[in-house]
Amino acid sequence: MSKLVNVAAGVIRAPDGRFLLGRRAPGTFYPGYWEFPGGKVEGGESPAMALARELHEELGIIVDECWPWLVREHHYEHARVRLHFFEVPRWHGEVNDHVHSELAWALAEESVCEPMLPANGPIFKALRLPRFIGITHAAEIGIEPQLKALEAAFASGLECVQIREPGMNEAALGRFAAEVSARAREHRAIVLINASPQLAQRLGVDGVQLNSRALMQCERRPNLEWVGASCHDREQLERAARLGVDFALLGPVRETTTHPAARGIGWQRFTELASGLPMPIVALGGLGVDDWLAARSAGAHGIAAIRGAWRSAGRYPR
Ligand SMILES: Nc1nc2c([nH]c(=O)n2[C@H]2C[C@H](O)[C@@H](COP(=O)(O)OP(=O)(O)OP(=O)(O)O)O2)c(=O)[nH]1
Repeated sequence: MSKLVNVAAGVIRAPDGRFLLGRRAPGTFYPGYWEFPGGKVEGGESPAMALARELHEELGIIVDECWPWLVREHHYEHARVRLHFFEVPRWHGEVNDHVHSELAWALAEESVCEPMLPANGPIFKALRLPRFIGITHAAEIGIEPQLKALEAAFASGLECVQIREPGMNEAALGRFAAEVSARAREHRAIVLINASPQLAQRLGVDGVQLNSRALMQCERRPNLEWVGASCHDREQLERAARLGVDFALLGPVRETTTHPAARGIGWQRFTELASGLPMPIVALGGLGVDDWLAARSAGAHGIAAIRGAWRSAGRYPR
């Protein structure tokens, strides 16, 4: 069994949303490959401490704020590496690199920095996942008001919608999904449907949000661009991770009127359940845009909401 090496790596953001990549220098392991700046966790350090030290030693910058994000394992020839990815939205100092042969500020939609280290492939997709997912409730507020709310939300920067209309028959759902997709296309927003992959395929939307029952029945990742899974406990989250879904929703963080029987798990429990997983975890349940900072500090990639999504005009986090 090869030894396990813990590594901390940072997604260091510039104000325009680009993040920093470094090209591994000649004479190192995998020379010429691109990586997120960081390095090995040393004895007595937490991964966050190691990240701050490495970014100071390698790049000369000081981390002002960093959030835990994903943890991915990869087997290289020389070792099994556990990569603790952090997002670094605030830092200061001049970037003055000491270790890479080249640096680049990249966008998740571009793949200009090739080749990437093999463990890093899914990271770009995770970085493309929007920070806020609006969930429809047209059955409750009416189809026209929902479409109007959706138009306003897209115009204000909402980038992902989940159609969740358990009471609608398939014909009505087909018509509603077509209306939602037409509006989403104008804004290049992602459309997911709850909860059947076959339905997502038939309706031609971008992906599916598996509910926990569909998740437990799924033998392999459905063949759709985006696959999310709704989870309530660690067992479901681990199954979602094994299935290779792109993200999971975890909640309810707070009690909600839509699910009055479910008690809120709170942010502390959210962090315990969500930590150490290889895909982004999105917090759900009684939340709105005002919870963004609390969600990020708890290790959430973003927030999903039903009611909270449609009263957020102009302030969706990115
Ligand atoms: N920094 C970083 N390392 C990564 C990424 N992806 C990935 O697979 N790795 C792997 C490559 C290496 O096996 C390990 C990092 O080791 P390293 O040798 O660069 O660490 P270090 O800076 O502490 O170097 P050293 O002075 O101890 O030699 O993690 C990534 O995005 N960033």
